[in-house]
Amino acid sequence: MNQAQDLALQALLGRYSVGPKHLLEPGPSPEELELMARAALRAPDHGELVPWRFKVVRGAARQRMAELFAEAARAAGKGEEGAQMDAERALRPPVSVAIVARIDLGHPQVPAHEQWVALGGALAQFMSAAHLLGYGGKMLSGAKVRNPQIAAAFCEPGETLVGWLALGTPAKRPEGAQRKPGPQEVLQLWA
Ligand SMILES: Cc1cc2nc3c(=O)[nH]c(=O)nc-3n(C[C@H](O)[C@H](O)[C@H](O)COP(=O)(O)O)c2cc1C
Repeated sequence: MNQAQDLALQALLGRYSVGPKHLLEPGPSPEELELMARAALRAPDHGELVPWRFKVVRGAARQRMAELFAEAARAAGKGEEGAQMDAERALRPPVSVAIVARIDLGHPQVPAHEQWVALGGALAQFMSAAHLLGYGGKMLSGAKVRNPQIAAAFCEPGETLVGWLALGTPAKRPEGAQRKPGPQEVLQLWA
């Protein structure tokens, strides 16, 4: 392995999710988001269906998303304190990216599960590119993805709102609890 390969690999192995309370300004710029989208488009994707859209929420749009989150919290029976906490979830990250799936259930060659895999791959590539650019992020969902007003605000008919990727400059070194299995456990020799 040459030095450039080693550096790239070590950087990739150091990606951990960074929650919104540890994300500061600035978030990725429009040019950086475009680079991240290019990385997402390099994910494997049977039939090149690109069964996803990523919708960037930045600037004043965060306030509109906060209002939607607060309304959804009230509709779910949360009190005013709960509504304000949910609104905060929209306002805290410098940039949020809504992840929208557009799965073609009737596709003759590419079953739905392969399209979901393509979306997951795209999301991972997008997040890895953010990490390599020096940003932290965490994918979040929750019951509000199923709130009809929120879903309609992000999705066309037939699409599914997966959640939001919170993005910003990490206030702490990205690191995570070692809860996942080691490589020997997931990489098995088949005979
Ligand atoms: C589609 C999706 C939705 C998720 N939703 C949540 C969530 O609502 N709350 C949460 O704490 N983690 C959620 N996670 C998990 C975190 O984003 C993160 O991957 C997990 O905490 C593991 O951390 P790591 O990425 O550092 O390994 C979600 C992950 C995915 C892929």
